[in-house]
Amino acid sequence: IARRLRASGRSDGGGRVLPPSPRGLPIIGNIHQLGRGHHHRKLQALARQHGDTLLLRLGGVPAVVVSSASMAEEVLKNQDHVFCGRPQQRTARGVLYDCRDVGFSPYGERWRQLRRIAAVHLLSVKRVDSLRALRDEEVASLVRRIRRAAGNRQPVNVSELIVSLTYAVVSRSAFGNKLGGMDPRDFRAMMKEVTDLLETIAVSDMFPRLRWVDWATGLDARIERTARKFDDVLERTLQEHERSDEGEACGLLDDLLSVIKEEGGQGFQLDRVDVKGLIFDLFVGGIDTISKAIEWAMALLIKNPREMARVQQEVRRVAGAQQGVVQEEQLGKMSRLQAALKEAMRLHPPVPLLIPRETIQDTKLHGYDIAAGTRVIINAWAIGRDGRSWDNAEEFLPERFLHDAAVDYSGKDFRFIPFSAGRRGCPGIAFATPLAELALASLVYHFDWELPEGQDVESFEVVESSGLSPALKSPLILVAKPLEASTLQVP
Ligand code: HEM
Repeated sequence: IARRLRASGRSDGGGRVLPPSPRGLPIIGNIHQLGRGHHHRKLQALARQHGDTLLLRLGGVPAVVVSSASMAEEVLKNQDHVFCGRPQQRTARGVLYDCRDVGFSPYGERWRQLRRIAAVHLLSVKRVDSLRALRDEEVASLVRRIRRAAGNRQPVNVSELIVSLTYAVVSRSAFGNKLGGMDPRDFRAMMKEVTDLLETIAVSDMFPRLRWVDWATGLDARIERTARKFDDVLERTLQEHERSDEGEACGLLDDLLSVIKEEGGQGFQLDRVDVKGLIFDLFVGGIDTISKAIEWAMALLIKNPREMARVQQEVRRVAGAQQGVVQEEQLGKMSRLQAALKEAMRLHPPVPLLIPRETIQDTKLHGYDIAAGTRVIINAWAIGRDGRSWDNAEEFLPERFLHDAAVDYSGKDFRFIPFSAGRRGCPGIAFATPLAELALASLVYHFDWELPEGQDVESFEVVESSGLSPALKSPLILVAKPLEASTLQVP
């Protein structure tokens, strides 16, 4: 084994065996091999050349890239206790209160307590169930908006409507209807600014000694501006909720405010900054991810009319014509719909490289030495398309999840990890999946869908935008043909 490792990997001169690396350039290392976007594709190509565990040098920072289900299992399960740190990236520190939220917090007792509070007060099944009426209302409003636009057979921007839906559900879940006096459109624009910023890799993340470059390029000023704006709004909203009577409590924020009062005796005092960080995670974690999952699923169904017909038939049969709406408790009987959503997330995980981790101590991975403080990138996108795990891996075949219904979102099967796994795996699954399934089911229940005039299925391209978490390259513009519930053909 040692001979094989020495042949494939490299020694660092100190007797340690390092994973194979593509040849880098002086100073910048492998940065130029990643380019500006589609890192998941470029890392997949590098893994095919150099192996499922490879070492990159991003400026002065070592990064291990993992690209197979078995290596993901090693990192996210067998050695989860070692691979559970988060790199403290410049933009996250700047806008997320020095990483005092759950998602970007370093591993440790504070993170554990915050995560417990998020699990109990924000994201538990009981909590998510209590938001059911809100989801129903917002999905009904989506359907009404499409009906209105479709009245004169005008194309509708489905992508835009889906983002509006997830935004409305997340913000009403968090704040009820009290948003610090801010116009919801301005709030959404501000959130977009924040998420764009979080996708920006600062020069100092790769060259820690070059902090001044972030200042010189204006990044520091941009971070400060955005952080101040966001904090002003959250602070105003917080004060508005604090002034409300208890009887008026109506959102997750009110729940967290009551935790501030209650938890003091249990050794962890939640404060205002923690509450803002938790609310922040709900917005950053919830809006873009759920929207992308619905949008990709819808686009892939349009591209595959036979699959669309099967899903539509199932949804219309299960929901029936009587109620005229899809009900959440019927989703469990819509296995084709659920399979289509999973298949969309296999091909297009909303966070293709998950959120970077960092090793908190020295370890060995597949026989290679990995030092503490190494950044860890898990290519969930490449793992979901790995021909060693999936037949016809590049094709949209929801049926595969019907045959293998045990493969779910929980991260037990490492071939399919859109929500990641392990102690830092996504705690928002129970929040995300009922909304994504209900929205998709309602879109295909109430409407037949066509491409706008001049486009056909062959020329319709399901292509990724650039960026670290790509959406569809062009928004999904479709013509909706409303079906009245009374005329639904229920076979
Ligand atoms: C389709 C929807 C979603 C997808 C695909 C998704 C995916 C992910 C992924 C890949 C991670 C990184 C996990 C890791 O490092 O191992 C993550 C973390 C996280 N997600 Fe989600 N997520 C979704 C929805 C949500 C929602 C709705 C929320 C909150 C309401 C949320 C809150 C979080 C938080 C707080 C973390 C950080 C966990 C930690 O570091 O302990 N996510 N998510």
